[in-house]
Amino acid sequence: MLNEDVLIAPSVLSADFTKLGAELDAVRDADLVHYDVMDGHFVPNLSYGTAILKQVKAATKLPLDVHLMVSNPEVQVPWFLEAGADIISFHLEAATHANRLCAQIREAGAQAAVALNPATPVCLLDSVIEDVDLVLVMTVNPGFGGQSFIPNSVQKVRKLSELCREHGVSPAIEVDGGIGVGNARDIVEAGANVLVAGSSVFKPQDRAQAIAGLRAQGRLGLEARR
Ligand SMILES: O=C(CO)[C@H](O)[C@H](O)COP(=O)(O)O
Ligand SMILES: [Co+2]
Repeated sequence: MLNEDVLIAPSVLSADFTKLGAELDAVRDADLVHYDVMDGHFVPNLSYGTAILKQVKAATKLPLDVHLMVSNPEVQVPWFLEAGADIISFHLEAATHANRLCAQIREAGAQAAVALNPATPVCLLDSVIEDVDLVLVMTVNPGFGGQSFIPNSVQKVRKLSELCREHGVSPAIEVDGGIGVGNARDIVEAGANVLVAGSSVFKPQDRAQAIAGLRAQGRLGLEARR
């Protein structure tokens, strides 16, 4: 289950693409591979699409956590389902029929997730929170790796946890952007349990140690929450 422990999701956006296979092997102790799709329209940057995702899938045993930062996600969701995504996040700000899109993702056997930009309040999830397996809270404005964590995200995750309690649901809560050992404990204590980490995993020489450090801090946060 996605919501039972602290899960670490290295973002391959920060990997060295000239040796992607070795990079994926170096993060094999993680729980998910986070795959950022940027369309140059919803966010001011371009990344990669389904062709690379298929190569990533062939090179790792970890589940693929696809983060769609695209306008009109209704068009692209079927492409990424077909390419083998295990979790698909689309942005609430970009979706016209969020509940329908969640149902479509689940019917295909994947887990459905909604992502929120930093300026989007959690109350907008009220009508969709019972239809998702995971909520992705952006803790930077999306579009680039290596940005600084926005501190009020901790309070936002707390509010989201309250909203989930009110609805009697417990989707996984994923945080994405500027996550490292300095903030992992606090954000998990607030209610997050999936930690996306690009720079903080792929910048250090020892990726396994970086993952273990994040996991240890996250578990301290989980203990403090209980
Ligand atoms: O969605 C994203 C950017 O839009 C990335 O997942 C995120 O930025 C991860 O990189 P870092 O940990 O370096 O911030
Ligand atoms: Co992401």
